[in-house]
Order: sequence, then structure tokens, then C-alpha cells
Amino acid sequence: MAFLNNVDSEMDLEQFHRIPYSNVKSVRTEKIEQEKLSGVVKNVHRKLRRKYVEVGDFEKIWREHCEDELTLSEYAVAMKNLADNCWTKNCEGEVRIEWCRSICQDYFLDGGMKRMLEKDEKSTKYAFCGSAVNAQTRSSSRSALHSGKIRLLDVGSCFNPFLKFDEFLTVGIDIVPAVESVYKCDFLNLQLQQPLQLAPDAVEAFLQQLQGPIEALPAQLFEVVVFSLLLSYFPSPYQRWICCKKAHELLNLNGLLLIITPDSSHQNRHAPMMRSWRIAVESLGFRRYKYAKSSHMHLMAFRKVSLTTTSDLVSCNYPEMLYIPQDFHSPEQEELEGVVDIRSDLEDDQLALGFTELPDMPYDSDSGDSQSSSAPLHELEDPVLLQN
Ligand SMILES: C[S@@+](CC[C@H](N)C(=O)[O-])C[C@H]1O[C@@H](n2cnc3c(N)ncnc32)[C@H](O)[C@@H]1O
Repeated sequence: MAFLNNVDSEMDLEQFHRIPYSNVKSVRTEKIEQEKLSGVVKNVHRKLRRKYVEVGDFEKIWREHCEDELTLSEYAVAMKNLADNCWTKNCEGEVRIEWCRSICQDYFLDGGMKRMLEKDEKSTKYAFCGSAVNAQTRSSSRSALHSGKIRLLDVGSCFNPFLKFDEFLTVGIDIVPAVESVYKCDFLNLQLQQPLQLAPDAVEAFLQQLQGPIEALPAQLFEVVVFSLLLSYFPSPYQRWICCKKAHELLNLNGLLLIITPDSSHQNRHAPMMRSWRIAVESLGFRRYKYAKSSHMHLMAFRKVSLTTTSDLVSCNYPEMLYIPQDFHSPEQEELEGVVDIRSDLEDDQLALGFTELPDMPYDSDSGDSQSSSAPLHELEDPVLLQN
């Protein structure tokens, strides 16, 4: 969790002098506490990655991980404490939640979806895509007005950060819920059922009477699926891929998948990695809608634009494209992580370049999504918009 790595970095001197002397001690105590909590979280991620390297069989290590209740509950307590006591004070925790909220408000309530569908309609009109696509886009564009609550599934919800917003009907799931309102559920092993053929208010009623643990859910049930700091939890790119594929099935057409992944480095350091993620996610039937980079995270929104996925998924090696820098760390490097930054920018970029030999796709000149990426940047801490 790169954004947690930063807690031990030196505080800006000017910032430090602005703190009243009597508060200096409590700032230090808070930092120590934050370091301790982030240590618990990082250790769980490292342990999983180490086991994956040693054993190789991610299903086996995942089963064992989910049975290790002590480790899991320590993790949940640490995450909840960070959220309640550390992030609320420095706003770091709220950035990602507020970003998701504003993207959804813009898309579902302030005409964003309608604008995108009209744009799709215009571009398909001039392309040789066949009348079926045109008809689908036209009818979606006409019915793009939203009524009722936005149905949101928060995967790896931990402490249910979206529950407080009235515009959402939130379903939070986690392998170890940190609060009662989150349902116990292992998303990797969630079974998918036939879609419900019900009116929206009956779907809402269905969601309101859910009970945990959740082992199965109907397909096309949600309008938003959130993966906030979820994908980097997994030691294998294939597990990240399974999650994205499940999200695609759980979303209805034109729904949004919001992915937030930690990265404290400067905006371009992992640009090849983010391009690689984009290609992998889009191959599932999504199209990127927004992208932003804050000091500690990449924030991405994808629209589900197709009910089907690209046919030749395996030979294009899409799952491997969902890599993170830690996938390439040796066990010794993992031990050192947090003590020193063991991999240089250059080394990271060289590794990432191995993944840039990707299928030829016109990503820099797509349907104009980058232009529409006027994300609510004022809500981001030190945000940088990448126009790629
Ligand atoms: C780093 S925490 C992020 C918590 C919260 N989403 C946030 O943004 O602060 C990752 C969470 O994902 C949960 N998680 C990991 N694998 C999961 C799975 N297969 N199904 C459901 N939750 C999972 C973990 O238990 C943990 O609470």
C-alpha cells in the first residue's frame, strides 16, 4: 500500500513550523500510531505475496488466507483505525471516496451518462458498426435519466465508507467486515446467477433484504462497482482479472467500475502500468470514462459499454496485464520494502516496458474520453490529469 509508505517521510519544514509547539508531541504520537497500523496492513500483503511466490497455487494460499481469522481480524481493526483516526485528519482517506461520489453524481444525476451515450451514438453513426449497435445506443441514450438510488457494490468495503451518502443504495462486502453493515463475502469465489427480471424498485427491495454471508448474487444487479485499494491486495494478476470480470457481469449496461489503486510515485512513473490496466479492463467490455492521479493513488472510472467481452482473452494474455510493481519483487526485496525504496524508477520502467508490447489499439485517439476527463479535480489532493 504505497500511500501508507509515505507516513514515515519527513514532514515539510514549513508545515512543521506552523504547528503550535504543544501539538508537536501529539503529531509525533499520531505518526507512530499510523506507522504501526500501516505496518499491520502491509505485512498481510507481503505475507500473501511471499506465499504466492513460494507455493505458486493461488487458490490454495487464498483458501488458507481466508481461514486465518486472527490475521484477518487484526487487519480489519488496523484498517478501521486508520480510517477513523488517521485519514480523517489528513484528508487522505476521503480523497478516494469523494472522487467516487462525484464521478457517480456527475454520471448518473448530472447528465454525464447521457452525454457519453450521445457521443457513442454520433461516433457509431459514422462508423461501419451495423444497425444493431446503433439501435442499442439510441435506446440507451433516450433512457439515460436516473431515478431512485444508485445501486453501488463496494468490494473490500472494510468499514463501509459509502453508507453515509443518501444517493447510494450501498452493498458493502468483505472477507472480514470491520463493521456490522458490511456483509461477509469472498468476491473471488462469489457465484453469479441469472439476472433478476424485476422493476428497479423491486431490485432495491431485493438488495435491502440481503443477508450475509453472501455466496451468490444475480448478474447485472448494480450500477456501480467499487474496487478501492482492493486489487493490489491480491498477490496474483489473475485474481485481479477474475475480480474485473465479475464486476463486468454484476454491472448493468452503462454501469461504472471504479478502480482506485495506490501509487505514491510521480504521475508518469507507472504510466505504462496504467496503460496496461486500461487495455486489460477494456478487453472485458468496458471503456475508460475518467482517469486522475492524486499524490498517492490512480483513480479510474470505466463504463460497461458491451454485454460481451473480447473473444480471444487468453492468447492476448490480458490477465497478466493487471500487474503491480510488487509482482516483480524478490522475497529479499519484499523484506526490505518499507526500509528503503529498493527499486529505482529506471528499473521499474524497464520491467513495465516488458508489458508495453501490447495489441495495437488506438488509445491516444479514442472516442474522446480523455477530453471528457474533466474530473472534479478540485476535490483531489494534488491531482494530475493524464490525457493519454
Ligand atoms: C486495503 S483494504 C481497502 C478498504 C477500503 N476499500 C478502503 O478503500 O479503504 C482491502 C480490503 O479488501 C478486502 N478483501 C480482500 N480480498 C477480498 C475478497 N476476495 N472479497 C472481498 N473483500 C476482499 C480486505 O479484507 C480489505 O478489507
